[in-house]
Amino acid sequence: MCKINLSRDRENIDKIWCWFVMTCKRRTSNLFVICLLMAGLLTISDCLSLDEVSRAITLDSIIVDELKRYLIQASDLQQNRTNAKFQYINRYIEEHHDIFSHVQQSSERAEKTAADAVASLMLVRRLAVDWPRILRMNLNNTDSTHATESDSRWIGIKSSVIEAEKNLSLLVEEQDVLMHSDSFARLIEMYKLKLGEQQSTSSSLNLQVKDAMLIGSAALTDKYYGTAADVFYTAQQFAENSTNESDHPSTFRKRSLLVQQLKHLVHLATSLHDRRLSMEGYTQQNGMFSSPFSKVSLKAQKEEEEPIPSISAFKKIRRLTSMTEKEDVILFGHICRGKTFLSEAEKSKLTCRFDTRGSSYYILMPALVEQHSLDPELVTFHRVVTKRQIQEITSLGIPFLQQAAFRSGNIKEDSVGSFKIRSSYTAWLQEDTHPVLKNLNKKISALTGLHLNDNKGYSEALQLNVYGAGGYYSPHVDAFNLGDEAYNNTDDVKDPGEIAERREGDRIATVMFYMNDVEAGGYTAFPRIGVGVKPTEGSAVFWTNLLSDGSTDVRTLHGACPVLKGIKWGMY
Ligand SMILES: O=C(O)CCC(=O)C(=O)O
Ligand SMILES: [Fe+2]
Repeated sequence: MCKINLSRDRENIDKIWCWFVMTCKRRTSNLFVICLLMAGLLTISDCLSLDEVSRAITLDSIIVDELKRYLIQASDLQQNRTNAKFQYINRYIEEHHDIFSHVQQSSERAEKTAADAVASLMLVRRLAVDWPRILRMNLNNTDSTHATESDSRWIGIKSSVIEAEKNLSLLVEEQDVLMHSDSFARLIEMYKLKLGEQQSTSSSLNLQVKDAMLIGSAALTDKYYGTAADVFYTAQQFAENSTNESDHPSTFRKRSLLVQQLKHLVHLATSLHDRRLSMEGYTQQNGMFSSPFSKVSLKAQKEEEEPIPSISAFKKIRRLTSMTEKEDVILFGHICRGKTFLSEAEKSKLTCRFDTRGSSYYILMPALVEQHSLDPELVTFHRVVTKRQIQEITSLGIPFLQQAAFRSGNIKEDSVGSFKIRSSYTAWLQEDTHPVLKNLNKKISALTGLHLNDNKGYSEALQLNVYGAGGYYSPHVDAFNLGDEAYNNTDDVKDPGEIAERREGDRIATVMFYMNDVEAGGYTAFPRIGVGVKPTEGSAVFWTNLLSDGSTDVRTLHGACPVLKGIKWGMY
């Protein structure tokens, strides 16, 4: 066997737990954020692409430079240095350095930020919440003697930033914050991240209480009530610890108010949790703890080991012709967290060996083929794309990356609907646009025995797919169901192009290349087969979506586990 060491990855996840630890800091009261979280029912749309992250960092750096310039110019307003507004500006500047100072190369900043869920959330929160708040401040109201002169300086700073925003054609909005908070809540939920239990390492970024408020409210919106209670409670503890009576009275008042608000939120989340538990019973799904908080404390419940279905229970589930969505989701979660559901007998039949795949192409250099499942067949071809090919393909695709769409029959979701199902960026690459793509298709044909040609419609064009931290794809099948009314009933459609488009994405088989190693998370998980495939640079995973009678093989249900740390580059 080519050993895929799941336990090693488990360790990786543990390390990331430490990394995620929240040491929420002082200076956190933010009424605006609270309003925002109360509006948490707002629908969520787009997330930032790599290119947008890069422009957002540029904008943030410009804002920081302008603010520094302002503080120097306004140094005559010395007494204002202790003013809460000036402190807020100083904190904005400091936080920029906290986030970016460990990345030396500015060219690497966008990737490093997109690969880090904390940094991405902070970046969008800064641009969509903190900066507009600074803009609304009347910085001179404590110093009327300098008001006019300093006003004009401040207006100059504002207009430089607005100009920069225009040049960068970038608008980071509250919706982006909600989207990133939502991804973060899913990460906590999926990987059972234990917030606030360990001290953060010196290299980690510390989430602030205001970030925790955003994440907690996203968890509430997604009905991850246990997670929401946990996040709010952790934030409450940090806020309490950073409130003391020696503070300036107004600061003390604000912090005490914040603690009260967090207590209300904890109460709200725990009540919703207990109510749902009494109505639906314990399902292991969606941020639920097994006992009501009114009886067993959050701390005690977090210390309990999560029950994992036994392999025999899993096999029983699998034998049923259709697993319920709930079972799929529960198993998907377990597999994302590194569990497999194969018995020793099943494992012993799986091989990892060099194979020509019956093709002359591979006679001299057979492919290394690892089996994950025999029926349905699920295999990984190792080392099938070289570093150079990967570089060529990614640089071809990057300029065309767009938010991924989601299609099912005649339902084509817009970006708002798609986001909850799939959050990644894709670019289509036609094989005749570059020899590297043609070669890759030849390789796929040799490995799979399938005929590929996107010009003749034998196959789809290749699709480059990029997930940042938090990016995922919920469980789905890659073939449409032949009995699906929405798919078959095309009477209402006049345009033959629309019929073809409706059927786009209906795949006989799937070959998916992993273009890099992902730091943590990002497995492709198959809840009905009981295994997850770990992305490894240069390998490709392959399975067939149809049974011999042409119907969809629902056992191939699969999804992309959220990326916990890093960026996942894939292609299919
Ligand atoms: O990225 C992955 O691991 C899965 C992607 C996938 O299933 C798809 O795009 O259809
Ligand atoms: Fe898929």
